[in-house]
Order: sequence, then structure tokens, then C-alpha cells
Amino acid sequence: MGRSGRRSTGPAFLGNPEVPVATEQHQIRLSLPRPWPARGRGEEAPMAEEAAQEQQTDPAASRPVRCIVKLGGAAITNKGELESIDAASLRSACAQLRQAMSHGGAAGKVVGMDWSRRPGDPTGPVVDVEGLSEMGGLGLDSNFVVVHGAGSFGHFQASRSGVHKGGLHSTLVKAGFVATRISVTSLNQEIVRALAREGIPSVGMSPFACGWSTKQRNLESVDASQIMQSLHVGFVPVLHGDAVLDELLDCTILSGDVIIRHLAQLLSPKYVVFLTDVHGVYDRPPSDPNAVLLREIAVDENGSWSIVKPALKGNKKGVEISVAAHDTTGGMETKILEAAAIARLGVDVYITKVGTEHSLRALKGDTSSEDWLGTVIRSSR
Ligand SMILES: Nc1ncnc2c1ncn2[C@@H]1O[C@H](COP(=O)(O)OP(=O)(O)OP(=O)(O)O)[C@@H](O)[C@H]1O
Ligand SMILES: C=C(C)CCOP(=O)(O)O
Repeated sequence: MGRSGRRSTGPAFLGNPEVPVATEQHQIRLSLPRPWPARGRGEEAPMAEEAAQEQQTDPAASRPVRCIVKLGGAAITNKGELESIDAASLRSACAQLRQAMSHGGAAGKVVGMDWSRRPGDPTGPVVDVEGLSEMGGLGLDSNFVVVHGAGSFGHFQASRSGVHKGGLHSTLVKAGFVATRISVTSLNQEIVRALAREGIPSVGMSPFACGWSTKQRNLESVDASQIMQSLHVGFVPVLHGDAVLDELLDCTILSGDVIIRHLAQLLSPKYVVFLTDVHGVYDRPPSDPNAVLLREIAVDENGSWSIVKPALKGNKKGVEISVAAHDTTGGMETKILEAAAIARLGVDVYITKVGTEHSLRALKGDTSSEDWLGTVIRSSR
């Protein structure tokens, strides 16, 4: 772990452990992280034990989480335009989530839950109080957790002020921390509203406000009780990448990808889905016309990984990645590392493009057919 503050302006190369690699701009050697860093492992173990104990004593916690889904910032925002939501992609992601949650796949009556007035609304919201009070239930298997990234919200503020590098004594960093949180929490609000309009009982939860913190960018303190209780009563928690306090650096940026890995460890979902703006992981940046989509990556118990499908020419083993200069959390590189760590837990990970038939199939956990387009990362065991 600990990649949440990593930043690279040129292509990086993600290879197997011990594979030194060269790129056009710099040479970098990367290995996959262990599921928990040596330092954090001992400290974080009690949390896992607590969660296990809680599961034993709390009958509600026995209801397994079906899916943890990341709505990538690249998927639901226009990354090149400051604080701009890609409304069509967000709507499609929320509608597909509803379909995936619907019992037997049949979407029933949508119970609108965004009762706030929106700019331009001539009147207040219309609430069918009688109709709702007569309904037996929502008819949804809402046992999902949603985590979203920042995209064009937050990354700009964080990178301009250096929040990811820490140092709250600096006025610029302090102001940047506040500005980053204003930006990501306003996106969180819009995502919660979009889900609520689809009748998904979503509740926003900010990691910073829930007391999540890091030490040297590794997750140090995590209170997941609110998440578990919310799942228990049928809410869908909606978390997001956030600016958080760091015991050594004062502050940093915690990526949604890292949050997902931690939640996967805690909640053991059936599968994890990353929705982004490309079809999956390619052998090189997808802007390269020769880029090949990697269909399956296997991770062994040591954390080494290999490309299972397709067989690449020259027995190529690594993945070349480019990360936008303003991205404070490592972009696709962090995603692959965190996804591999999740797969190592025995949880299948699907990375695919938002707003496609493939994203709907991934959300339903149905990626087995040959024509599914995306990357599956799974344990080789
Ligand atoms: N080898 C690669 N394979 C796939 N995508 C890559 C690769 N190298 C670079 N990318 C870029 O990674 C981007 C997706 O990663 P990114 O972290 O931006 O996604 P996200 O999770 O949707 O966004 P955010 O981090 O803001 O939440 C794509 O836009 C793609 O161009
Ligand atoms: C506040 C920020 C920038 C959160 C970043 O989260 P991510 O987009 O999931 O990496």
C-alpha cells in the first residue's frame, strides 16, 4: 500500500517484482505491495479482528456484501474541465447499479429519494407520501458499497497546493486541504443525489469526517462501524477519495482505490468493480493505437502477477502506464496495484468502461462469457 500520494508525469512501467524496466522518460522498478504493509499489518490486524468479532455478535453483519464498486473520476467527470460532471455517464452508472440491484433483474417502480429543490425547479419536490407509505419495500438487493474518485474535482486543488505531500503549517497546504474537501464533498453530494433519483437508498460518507487517517500515506486508523451499520439497515454507503490527516506528514490524499482495497479486506465482497473511462488495463496507454487490452491477469499468493489473456508477443510481462500531471494519487498504476491486492484476497476484480453493456454485466458479476470486454484480475489459486 502507500501509493496514495504517488505522482508521475511520464509513463511508468508496472512489472513483476524484480523486473527492472525502462521507459522513454525514466526508469522505475515496481513490485506489488503485500496485502498490508509490514508496519501497518500489526496495527491494522486488530481492526480486522474487531470486524470479525462484530460479525459473530451482530446477526445483521452476516448479510454478505455483494459488490464494492468504484465510480472512477475519469468515468463520471470530464477530467479536462474543472469541476465538471459527465452527467450522461453518471446517470448511466446509477441506472445500471439499480438494474444490478433489482431482484431477478426486473426494475420495479423507482422511489425517488432526492427531495431537495434543484436550481431551476419551479416548485418544491413532489413527494408521494401516501404511495410510499403503502409500499412494502424497495425491491432492491442494495447490499453494495459505492466509492468514487475525484476526477476533475479535488485533484486540481490538491496538486496546486501540495496537500498530498503534507505540511499543514503552510498556509497554502491548509487552504488547499479545505478547497480539496469542498470540491470532493460537493461531487459526493451530486453522486448521492444521482443514486437517490434512481431510488437507491444512498448515504454519503466522507473518510475524513469518519476519522480515517494515514501514517506516511499508509492507512492507519479506520472506523468502518458507520459503514457496517448503514449496510445493516439497508443503506448504500457512498464514500470517496479524500484529503485526510496523516500522523507523520500532517495530511495527504487518500485515493478511492486504496479505500476499496481496505473495504474489500474488511467486508469480503463477492466481487469488486472499477468503472473508468477505458475498457480496462492495456499493455500500454490506450492512447497508443497499438495498445492491447489485457483480458485476464492472475495474481499468485506471493503477489506476483502474470498476464493470462491474451498471450502477448515477445512474452511481454509488464504494463506501461501514463499518469496525468495533476493526478495526486497515481492513476491507473494505483488502481492495478490495489486491484491485485484485492485479487490476492480471493476476490475477483473487474475493470471496465462506464456506460457500456460490459459495465452492466460487471455490476451483475457476470463476466464469464468471451464477449465481455474488460480486465479480470483474480487470484491464480
Ligand atoms: N496501461 C494503461 N491501461 C489503461 N489505462 C491507462 C493505462 N495507462 C494510462 N491509462 C489511463 O488511465 C486512466 C484511468 O485511470 P484513472 O486513475 O484516471 O481512472 P479513474 O479511477 O476513473 O479516475 P480517478 O483516479 O480520478 O478516480 C485512463 O484515462 C487511461 O487513459
Ligand atoms: C481528494 C482527492 C483528490 C481524492 C482522489 O481520489 P481518487 O480519484 O480515487 O484517486
